[in-house]
Amino acid sequence: MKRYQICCIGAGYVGGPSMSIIAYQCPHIDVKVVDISQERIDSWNSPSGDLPIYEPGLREVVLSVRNRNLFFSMEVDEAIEDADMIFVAVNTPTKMRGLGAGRAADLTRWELAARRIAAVATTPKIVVEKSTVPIRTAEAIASVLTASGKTHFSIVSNPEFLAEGTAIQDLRNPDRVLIGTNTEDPRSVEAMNVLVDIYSHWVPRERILTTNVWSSELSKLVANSCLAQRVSTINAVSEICEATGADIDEVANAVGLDNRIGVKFLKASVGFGGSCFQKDILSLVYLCESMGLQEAAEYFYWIVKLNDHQKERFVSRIIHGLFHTVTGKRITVLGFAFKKDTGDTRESPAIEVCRRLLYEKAILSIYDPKVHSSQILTDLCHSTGMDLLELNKYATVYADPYEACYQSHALVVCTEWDLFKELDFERIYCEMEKPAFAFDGRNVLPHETMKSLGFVIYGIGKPLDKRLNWV
Ligand SMILES: NC(=O)c1ccc[n+]([C@@H]2O[C@H](COP(=O)([O-])OP(=O)(O)OC[C@H]3O[C@@H](n4cnc5c(N)ncnc54)[C@H](O)[C@@H]3O)[C@@H](O)[C@H]2O)c1
Ligand SMILES: O=c1ccn([C@@H]2O[C@H](COP(=O)(O)OP(=O)(O)O[C@H]3O[C@H](CO)[C@@H](O)[C@H](O)[C@H]3O)[C@@H](O)[C@H]2O)c(=O)[nH]1
Repeated sequence: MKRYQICCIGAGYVGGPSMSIIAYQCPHIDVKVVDISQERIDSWNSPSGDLPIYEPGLREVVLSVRNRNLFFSMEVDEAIEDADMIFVAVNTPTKMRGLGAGRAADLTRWELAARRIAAVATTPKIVVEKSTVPIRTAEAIASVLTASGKTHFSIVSNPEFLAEGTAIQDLRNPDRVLIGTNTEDPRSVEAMNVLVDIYSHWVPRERILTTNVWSSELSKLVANSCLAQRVSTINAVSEICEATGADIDEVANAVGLDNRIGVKFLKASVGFGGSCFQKDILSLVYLCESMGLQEAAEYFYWIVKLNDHQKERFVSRIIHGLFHTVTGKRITVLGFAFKKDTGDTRESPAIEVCRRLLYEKAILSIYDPKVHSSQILTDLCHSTGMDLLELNKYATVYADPYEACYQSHALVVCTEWDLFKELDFERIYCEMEKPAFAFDGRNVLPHETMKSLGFVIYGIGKPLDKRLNWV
């Protein structure tokens, strides 16, 4: 009997891990993940298991199923033709030019993938919308797919809720799986049930939600906006704390212990990053604006504005704290990823912090345990407009945190890596310029111990050390 065939277009942070888990949980299904990037596919197939993304637990899962029922390939057409079900997990970044620039999602890659499916498919397919897309994309895609009239396509929306750093855990034990389709069309409902059956192999049935397709598409944007809104709220409160002497962690705990509010996602920071939050909020803002819902658009837009303000505020604290100038001073940036346990730097607050410090002519020493130095330098070239030769005069990436801290004027924490808590701060203090400053954008350093060693410390939303207050 022919085995059920799944293809996924897009072997990125979503396509790779989510398909690995389907292959792992469903040995009776063959899963082929395809991409147009040779580099990515080679890396997924790397014999040493040096995968293109770092995600705890991912390597073990991939190595256990790769070439058993999980395959990575560049043969997009062949995979489409063989598949019964096609997931589309291509990137949908914010549009950078033209109509809707800076707000709307750029659906170019989605449409190209759909046109490829339409051109190649000769047998009926279930097409699963895995990428995050604006509401009514499924409808637009359906018209691209069905235009040729060659075969039948059933479109199902199945947004992904995994968070980077915990992707494997999230995929194996999701809070919910959301599947939306045109509930008035029996063939779409049939397709939805096929997908429900697949997830039922490891997800309890009550956690698999089925809705109409618009609810599904909109829920994804709203979920990210709600999460980001909590971060912007607590970050706005952190500014109040610094002005009043309240302590942000005490406030977050007292507020979060109310069951209705909850303690999660109330950690004040230098600002949220990642490829999703800002893009998805802006997509929602664009949607609201397009429908003339100005107040709703402004409400959501403020989440992003507050986030920009938080990054700006953090950099200002550093500059003011260091006696109003960082020119020529060596500053150590600890962490470059947008959060711990990932090597992803997309929209990382570290990029903006570094850009601003470089603009002020600081000399940066950067350390991150998982981000490749080439990625850091590429990000900084893009954000500053400097070429590599110029950038190398002002920024160095170190593989060792102690070397990065050597003779530094200030430590600046941008990512909450656990290992930063365990550093030998006595050694670091001895080897730094004095006064030795630490600006903790994640409140992860051992502040009390460091103060006793002589550090002048700034923590987000923490009572302000008078020695930092030069304004
Ligand atoms: N990263 C996350 O944590 C996350 C979580 C949930 C949802 N999402 C959403 O999932 C989607 C994918 O995100 P990602 O982070 O995996 O992106 P990504 O950039 O890591 O991966 C996308 C991949 O698609 C490939 N691709 C683009 N166009 C293609 C085409 N026409 N044919 C074949 N391959 C093509 C790219 O080469 C790339 O490897 C986005 O819509 C995102 O918003 C992301
Ligand atoms: O209390 C908090 C929680 C998060 N963050 C920051 O917020 C950003 C996003 O964090 P997180 O949501 O954990 O990671 P993502 O991988 O961006 O995941 C989000 O975006 C994904 C893509 O859409 C969704 O699938 C996930 O459900 C959603 O959590 C990071 O910079 C975090 O450091 C904080 O500053 N404080």
